[in-house]
Amino acid sequence: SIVCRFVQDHFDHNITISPTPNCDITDISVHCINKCTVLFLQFHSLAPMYYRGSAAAVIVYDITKLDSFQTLKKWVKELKEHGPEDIVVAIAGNKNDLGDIREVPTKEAKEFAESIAAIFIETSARNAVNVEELFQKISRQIPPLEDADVDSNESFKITRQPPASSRRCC
Ligand SMILES: Nc1nc2c(ncn2[C@@H]2O[C@H](COP(=O)(O)OP(=O)(O)OP(=O)(O)O)[C@@H](O)[C@H]2O)c(=O)[nH]1
Repeated sequence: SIVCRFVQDHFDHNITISPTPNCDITDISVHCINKCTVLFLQFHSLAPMYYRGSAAAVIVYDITKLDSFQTLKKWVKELKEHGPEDIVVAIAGNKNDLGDIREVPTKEAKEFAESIAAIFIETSARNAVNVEELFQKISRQIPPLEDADVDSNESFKITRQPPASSRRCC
């Protein structure tokens, strides 16, 4: 939902009925932010072959589900052990429009993010809160691709071909 909000400025309320997001997120061009291009790949189970070479990873939890925050910690451990050393990690506490049924305190999540030097932000894909900001924060920490074909702040395709075994994603 966060990717759909960012890329298409769209939120699908019926996504629970059809768990596959209503947009193609595996091959997409997105806006250039601070001379960075972002290619989104979404994973429910990660294999190192996919995130090796990634510039950034966004790990999302649901602020209304403590379980999801515990799962997030497992992803962080996995990335720290098997991910690129310099990967930018961003932790997004999504559904902050549901603050009345919150289970994960902001302070706890923020402190955890600080402890692993990760970006932290609470978002709402539904209400379009902090989604743009999430990716802007990430883009500020990723060095621009030197050989990217950047003419302006228009959308464009990634021109650099990464090695076969690596991809850039977040
Ligand atoms: N209230 C609210 N609901 C959201 C928000 N973002 C996503 N949802 C809903 O939460 C459910 C899961 O959203 P997804 O984007 O599919 O997230 P996911 O992590 O792929 O979900 P899973 O399929 O459960 O793993 C859907 O019913 C969405 O409509 C949000 O910001 N606020």
